[in-house]
Amino acid sequence: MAFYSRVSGSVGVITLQNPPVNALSAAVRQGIVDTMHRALSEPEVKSVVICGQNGKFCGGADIREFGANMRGPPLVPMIHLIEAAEKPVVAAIEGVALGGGLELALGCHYRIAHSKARLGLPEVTLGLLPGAGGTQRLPRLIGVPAALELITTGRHATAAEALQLGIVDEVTDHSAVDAAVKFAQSVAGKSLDARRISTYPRPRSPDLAEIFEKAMKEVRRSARGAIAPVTCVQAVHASVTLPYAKGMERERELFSTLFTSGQAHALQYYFFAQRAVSRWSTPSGARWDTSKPRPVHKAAVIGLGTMGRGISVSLAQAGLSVVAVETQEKQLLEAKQAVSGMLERSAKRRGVPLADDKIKYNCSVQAVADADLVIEAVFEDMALKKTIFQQLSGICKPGTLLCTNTSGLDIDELASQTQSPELVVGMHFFAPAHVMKLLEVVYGPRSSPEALATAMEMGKKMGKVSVAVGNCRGFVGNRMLKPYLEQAFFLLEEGATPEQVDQVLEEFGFAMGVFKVSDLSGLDVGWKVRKADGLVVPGSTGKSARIRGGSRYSPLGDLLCEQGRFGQKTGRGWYQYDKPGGRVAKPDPWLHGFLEEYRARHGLVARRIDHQEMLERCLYALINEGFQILQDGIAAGPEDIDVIYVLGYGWPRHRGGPMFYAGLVGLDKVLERLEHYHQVYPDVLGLKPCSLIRKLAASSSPPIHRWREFIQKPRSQL
Ligand SMILES: CCCCCCCC/C=C\C=C\CC(=O)SCCNC(=O)CCNC(=O)[C@H](O)C(C)(C)COP(=O)(O)OP(=O)(O)OC[C@H]1O[C@@H](n2cnc3c(N)ncnc32)[C@H](O)[C@@H]1OP(=O)(O)O
Repeated sequence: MAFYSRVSGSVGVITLQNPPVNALSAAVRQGIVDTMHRALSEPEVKSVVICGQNGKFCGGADIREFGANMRGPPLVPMIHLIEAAEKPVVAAIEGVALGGGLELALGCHYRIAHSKARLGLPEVTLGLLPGAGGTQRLPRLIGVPAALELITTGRHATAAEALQLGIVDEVTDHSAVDAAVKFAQSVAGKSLDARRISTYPRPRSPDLAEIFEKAMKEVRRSARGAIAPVTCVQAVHASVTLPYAKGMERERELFSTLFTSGQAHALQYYFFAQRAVSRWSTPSGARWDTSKPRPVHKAAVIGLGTMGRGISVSLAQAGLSVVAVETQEKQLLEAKQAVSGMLERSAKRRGVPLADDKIKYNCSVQAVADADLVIEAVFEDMALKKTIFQQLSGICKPGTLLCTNTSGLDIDELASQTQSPELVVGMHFFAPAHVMKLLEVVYGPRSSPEALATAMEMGKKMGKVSVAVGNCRGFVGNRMLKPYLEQAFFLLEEGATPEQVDQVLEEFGFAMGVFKVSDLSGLDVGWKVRKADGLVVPGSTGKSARIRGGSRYSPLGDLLCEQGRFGQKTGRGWYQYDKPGGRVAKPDPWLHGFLEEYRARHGLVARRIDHQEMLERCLYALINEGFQILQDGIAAGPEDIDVIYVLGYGWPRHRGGPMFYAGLVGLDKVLERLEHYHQVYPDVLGLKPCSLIRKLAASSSPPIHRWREFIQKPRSQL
């Protein structure tokens, strides 16, 4: 709703009330219309201020209403009512003015912002465009290039930038509402002719055609198949080619197309999923709202390789004192230099103070004795990690949380090395750890709810999106990667090239295809794990070379590693690079010859594999594992898996995540294709549909928010 009051006798103040962000729900829109009419009809009122309750102007349209039948007064006529008013209307922007919230402010005659406010049109991130005049008013106000940039990226501008761009008229360090009331009094009775943005002339400039061409090229390049950024450019284009009213018609037409699109549904689902994962729960009933995190002031990192360095940077930037340990003096010095550089670059980029003095470097593990939380980040070697956990258990003060950055080893095995297994959890960061937003927080069967809550809270402090997952090989992300990678290898065996598979995945929207990613992260990483698991059998021939544990196995990755082809770092992998460390992947004729020779050796006849088969086999195998993970209780819900895949594995956000995508394709269709492929490849376990997808498909494929009802409560984990 909206609350009306009169201040200083002559200023009508309309306060939006819809916690937590004063989104423009039907009741709020109705409230604005009613109170505007009241303010306009009261003769004593000479000017009007619109503000939001609790220091937040408005977070935009109420996204939760998008799925339902839209009721209440529409936004566009509501904003026109404000703009057409004969009394000056001033927006007092505190906190945020986003989306429909900024469009409402653009309909006001003046805008005063608090210095800490953020303004933007983030609709593109929800698969939409600013549909309440934003694409027509903003370019008229600040010009096409700046409007295009804000609208196509959806980024939030600071109040200072908004002032510089001309979006707001004044910025204050004090109460924006008080400043707006004062301002409203000062402009009462003045002509509003020059203040209605919709009456401004169309933006003109000789280089407009070039600007639009460049913008379109750029969004097509970076959108990875998302349609909203492209449509945003088209809508802004209407502001320069059409008069305002016609431009509004075009905006509405384009908005309607996006509004009903699968991409908009996916992005809006993802918006809520990313927030939902903080409300974690475990199969044994531990929950976010009943588990209290411990205070952490001092943290320690053990092992200063690539991951340890990134983790140290993240902790220091979160304001913690950090002890960074590397036992070899030379490596410690190298790490110190590298971390200082990372902190400096990051401080410059983010405009925050340098956090270099937060980190103390040490060669001895004893230095972590008084830390509240220790993160072990050494090589992925169980024996080494076990030794470290034994040491830590003896060194650390009672109550210290012991965390491991393992990407898939057994948390419980590590916990069993300590005197307090309840204090052991996994904190699986993604490289580069100071940049990537995702953190998998892994609870073992003995981790306490308090330990889990503390690690989740730490992730939040570091600016990460933390997702709580259960303990199993590979946790959620890497466990699902296995059947996906496996299919990619099998496709090569059957006739595809790495370029063809990657192209299909990149056209789907992945930032990089599976083979390019593999070259980037290093083929030796998986090789080491497979060797430790006893899967690598050098020199094996005949049928047994491609079978492990009764299931189909491809030794292709092992064979490349045996040739010293570890990917980018060695200049050769699934692709070739200019030099070791090179970044530009080029098809490698050697690899093609190697594949031909491999197929001939194993009696495999290459066939032409179409795009659909490549995509379905890779994605559906991954999705099937996702359902198995839900069934096993390793992830609490599909949202957890989707957030992990979007933030950690380059899954295109506009496709919602693998589980959402499965729902969009249709669970019966995914099931039917899995059954088909499993019939063709009965020796591939990853293609055997798991019972949860069968159950859901048999229950008329309920919507994703109801899937949890179909998951049987697995054994207790905490
Ligand atoms: C064919 C049909 C034609 C119909 C014509 C209609 C014409 C429509 C015209 C215009 C349409 C305009 C579109 C929009 O305005 S879309 C909304 C644009 N706004 C946003 O994208 C802002 C989204 N919110 C945020 O970025 C953040 O929440 C922020 C406001 C910055 C606050 O951040 P923070 O303090 O970190 O808090 P949270 O993000 O955790 O949010 C707190 C809870 O509030 C919920 N929330 C936030 N924004 C909205 C919203 N706009 N609508 C509904 N709910 C919102 C959020 O989900 C959190 O709740 P929960 O944890 O339960 O999920």
